[in-house]
Amino acid sequence: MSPAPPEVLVHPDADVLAAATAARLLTRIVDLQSHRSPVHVVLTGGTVGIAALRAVAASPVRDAVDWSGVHLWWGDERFLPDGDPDRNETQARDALLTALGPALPHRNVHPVPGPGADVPDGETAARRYAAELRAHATGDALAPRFDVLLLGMGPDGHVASLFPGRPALFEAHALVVAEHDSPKPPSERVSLTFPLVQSAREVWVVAAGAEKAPAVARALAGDDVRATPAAGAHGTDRTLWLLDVAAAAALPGTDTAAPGSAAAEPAPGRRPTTSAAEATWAAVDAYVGPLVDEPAPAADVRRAAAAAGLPDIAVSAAQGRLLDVLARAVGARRVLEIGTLGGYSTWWLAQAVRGGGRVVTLEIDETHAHTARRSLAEAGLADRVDVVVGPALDSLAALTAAGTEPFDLVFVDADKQRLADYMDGALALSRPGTLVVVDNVVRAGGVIDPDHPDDRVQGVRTFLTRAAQEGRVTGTVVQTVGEKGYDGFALLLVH
Ligand SMILES: O=C1O[C@H](COP(=O)(O)O)[C@@H](O)[C@H](O)[C@H]1O
Repeated sequence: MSPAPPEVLVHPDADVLAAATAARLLTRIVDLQSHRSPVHVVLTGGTVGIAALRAVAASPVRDAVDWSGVHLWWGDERFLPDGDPDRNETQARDALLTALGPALPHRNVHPVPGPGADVPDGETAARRYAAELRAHATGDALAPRFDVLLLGMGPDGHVASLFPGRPALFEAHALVVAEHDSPKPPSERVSLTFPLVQSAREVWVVAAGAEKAPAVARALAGDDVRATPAAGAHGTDRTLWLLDVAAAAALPGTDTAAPGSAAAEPAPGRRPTTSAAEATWAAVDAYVGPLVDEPAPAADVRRAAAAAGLPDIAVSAAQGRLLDVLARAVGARRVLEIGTLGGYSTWWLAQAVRGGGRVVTLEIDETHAHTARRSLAEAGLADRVDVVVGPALDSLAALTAAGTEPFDLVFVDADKQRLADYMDGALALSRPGTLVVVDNVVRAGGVIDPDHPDDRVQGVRTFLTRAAQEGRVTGTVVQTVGEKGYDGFALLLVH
């Protein structure tokens, strides 16, 4: 069965994430029960997993579920005696199962056996659990087809009790295994294996907190499962990553680069975030593709940036075409770009400048600058572009001090924290009629939140406030959606 590509949904905080996961789970079960029964759900331990069960218990929608038609399983268990407070089962009972009472028949609950006289070790528990799974499978199957399999994820990227570097990761036959050396206590555990996890219709990975952010990013970047087991978490029909903002913070499109670098630019909501709406936006981008018609040299620049390992955070082809149209509309001969990255937007601007025109592009990262120079040279545009390496504010000051001729168009696509200062720098190098275009100023709507924890959002807010007060410009913000997510451009015309 082929894996379903990951979809990422980000919620404001861990509480909302737990509530939303509960709502989603209840809705899924109710939907499924409208056309078949039983429904098989695999529960997870862990912070968000248990909080979500508490939220299920608190939801009035729980009474819309026919719990007699729901079977509950566990993705992993700490191999501890029945009733031990550290067992995932005990925590699930406290959070939800007890509250459901007789509505959920005892026979529908399938805990992993704990140690006892007849279960001396994890291997025995694993064998017993495998037998229980088989007993509820249909036909020749070895286990039920799980409708929803929930997984928490540890900061090390473990899911269920599949830990980095451990042999259980490579189990190709057994559906359930024992783990004797878990790096997270207790060391004795029992876990479903990847072949079974990956046979589930829907796999939902739930994670909250900044300590999970690096592992989330690695998993979604397709890291080796030996290093980040969560990279192997996927279902056949759907793979959902349900995150809070902190856990999503290191996803592509988030800010890790130094000031003045285009690599600092993210757009929250960019791939691999694909809600249904975003999938439509991307499809529309593809549909209008023939109109945009990304020229072959532009595609070469884009590919060269990817091959050099640069982050996929340049403008889209449709946005590149917008820069092209704007540059031609204002008859730009001289263009200033703040944030070169691999030279993709630079290509669109450079091919648009009128005869004898120039693009001066500022980039803090020498490696990015090198890639951009090489690509632009291969595109035959080297003679029109100056790639200036250094912190953008220093470069802007140097250009101003040198009495540089004003620019006709300025495109700002660098670290958002300094946008207001970049605007000031751009205005010092402008003339009446100069158009200043600033990318990524909506940030998936985050810009409306005065208390947003992301300093890039705060940088955009400071910039927009200052732009509104700046007497030298008239401007607006154009909200955009598309393959790059939900964001927007500020357009400022210098008086
Ligand atoms: O030990 C476990 O940890 C993970 C993640 O837990 P969290 O508290 O960091 O969210 C959990 O998914 C797993 O079921 C559990 O046994």
